Amino acid sequence: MIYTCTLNPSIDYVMNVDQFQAGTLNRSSETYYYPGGKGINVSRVMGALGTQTTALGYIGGFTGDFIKSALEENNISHQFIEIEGNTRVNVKLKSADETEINGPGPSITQEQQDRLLEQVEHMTKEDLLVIAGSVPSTLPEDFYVTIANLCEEREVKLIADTSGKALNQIVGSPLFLLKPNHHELGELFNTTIETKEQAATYAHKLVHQGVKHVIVSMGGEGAVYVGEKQQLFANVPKGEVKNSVGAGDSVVAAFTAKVQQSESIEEAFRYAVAAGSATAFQTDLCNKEDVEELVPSIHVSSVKGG
Ligand SMILES: Nc1ncnc2c1ncn2[C@@H]1O[C@H](COP(=O)(O)OP(=O)(O)OP(=O)(O)O)[C@@H](O)[C@H]1O
Ligand SMILES: O=P(O)(O)OC[C@@]1(O)O[C@H](CO)[C@@H](O)[C@@H]1O
Repeated sequence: MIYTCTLNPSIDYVMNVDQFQAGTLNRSSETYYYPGGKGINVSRVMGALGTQTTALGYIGGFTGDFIKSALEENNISHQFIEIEGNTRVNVKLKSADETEINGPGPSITQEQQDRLLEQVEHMTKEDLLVIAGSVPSTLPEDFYVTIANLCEEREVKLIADTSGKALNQIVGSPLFLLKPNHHELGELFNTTIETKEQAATYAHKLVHQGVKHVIVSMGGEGAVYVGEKQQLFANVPKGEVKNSVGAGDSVVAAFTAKVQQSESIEEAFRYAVAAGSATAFQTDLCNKEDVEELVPSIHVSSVKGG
């Protein structure tokens, strides 16, 4: 089974505002509500691509009920742990720029922490776990490391998509896939990454530290894949970016789905980049037809570095 774990899910409240101005009343022309949080996005995209997952994490209140029913409507199974507070609402403001305001999320008790770790303890080497998103402040800062240690003991394949301290801490654990964007990769090594060769060089260091597959997304500039045997670069297709929220999660979901279906790394990488762009080009996450339409416009070549 493929599990995704979202410690701090959200309803993503997308507001389109023409010419947003801070400090005054703005009126939104269009609004949308989506079930969000990085792991949940991975589950939704995998579902759209025909791969079943079970979503794990903490959920609560009327906002949590919205997320559960949205997943159920799409036949995505979940084993969330119910908590007292309301799952957060994250505001995604679309104007000339994209502005995001993410809430802190509700508190999680010690007993709820233990229950999630027990779920991981029941996983086996046939399972794959995607841990994605921020760690809420009421959980220990190194909660992902605790999960990673349990996965290592049980030989569960682990994928991480996080940033900041949580990303720093998880590096060093054996990971199946890590997908930093080039800013996050730069922060990890205290440097700035501007070119695909630099991205490949630093991704290579992660492979040396025990990550099997590294994808560095560089927004509209393309993406780099580095593994034990290959270093690849993919362009991204041209198009109007409508909502890039979840684009990175779509890359993780599509690559994982394709590798699980024993596609070649090159094809899985091409498909992953197509999924990222298909999401960026629409208000919600991508669907299968949109992804497949973009695949032929993505060219994969080898890249130096490392
Ligand atoms: N301007 C763009 N044109 C085409 N595709 C894009 C563009 N920006 C992003 N994408 C697609 O989205 C993927 C992920 O983008 P990005 O590098 O911004 O990751 P990210 O920062 O993790 O994303 P996010 O946090 O917004 O989900 C890219 O690999 C690409 O496929
Ligand atoms: O606050 P976090 O956990 O870092 O990120 C949460 C979030 O911004 O990430 C997803 C997009 O990747 C959104 O669905 C969600 O609102």
